[in-house]
Amino acid sequence: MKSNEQNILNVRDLHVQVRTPEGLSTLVQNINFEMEKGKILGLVGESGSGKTITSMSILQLLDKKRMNIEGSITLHGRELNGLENKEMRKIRGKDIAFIMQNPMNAFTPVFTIGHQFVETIRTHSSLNKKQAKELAIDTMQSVNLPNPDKLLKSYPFQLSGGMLQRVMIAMAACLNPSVIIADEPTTALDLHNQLLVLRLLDKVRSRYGTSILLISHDLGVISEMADDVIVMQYGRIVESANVFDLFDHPEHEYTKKLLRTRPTLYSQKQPYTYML
Ligand SMILES: Nc1ncnc2c1ncn2[C@@H]1O[C@H](COP(=O)(O)OP(=O)(O)OP(=O)(O)O)[C@@H](O)[C@H]1O
Repeated sequence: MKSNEQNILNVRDLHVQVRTPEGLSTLVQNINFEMEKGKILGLVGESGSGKTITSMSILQLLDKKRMNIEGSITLHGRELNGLENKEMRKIRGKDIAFIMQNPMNAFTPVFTIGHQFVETIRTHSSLNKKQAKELAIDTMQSVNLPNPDKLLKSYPFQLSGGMLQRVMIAMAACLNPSVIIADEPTTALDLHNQLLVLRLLDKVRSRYGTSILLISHDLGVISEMADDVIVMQYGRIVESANVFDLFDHPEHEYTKKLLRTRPTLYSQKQPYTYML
């Protein structure tokens, strides 16, 4: 992957270890990559390969009492590794947004979507309630969410998982973060909702120029969405390449194995592709 001034986020020599009664155990090592403006970087690898540890390192959400996080993680040139919690809280949600697998966990059941949307905006901006609500509605409209007014009045349990995930993405996008980390954002959804969520992420990328780190074990999703891909195995990056090169000419044995054993999306009776 090339390095240029479009790089928004740089990860250099990331090495994470956890303290165990037997001593230090390495979870990820020699992790190097960069995220470019308006590009989607796919992160693939089987369970336990270190994808979540890598993204939690970027967000500085690992338990520092139990873990050593070495290396450099810079956002627009600013070092994040070791930044005080207070500073990191300002960055999370505003400059780096996080979208998790199960959107239900991201919302509090007792408050309306609107309340939570507006409070999120107000935490990271100086907007008043009315302005925050307007921004929420504008963002929902700009990413084609239907009936924003009605959505804002709903409680989380009144919306489907797919719709909640789309609201979550609108919430993430509304403060125009430089980076969105989406950890398996479609895994819990049916095919129809997967498609809507992926379309929305792509829209956010193109409309706001957001860099997206898309973590997925689904190579169908990665092949449709990502510009570049990194493949992890046993806590290391074993291959990184442009998406076309990776799928057409995989070099590492593990990548070849992943491609051979990928789910048979394309062999279903009605070939399904994520047409964005
Ligand atoms: N809080 C933790 N404490 C100790 N070890 C951990 C912790 N979280 C993850 N690990 C270990 O770190 C390694 C990498 O895990 P990680 O969750 O990053 O994998 P992953 O690729 O995200 O897997 P999955 O796709 O299942 O989420 C694994 O060996 C895992 O057991």
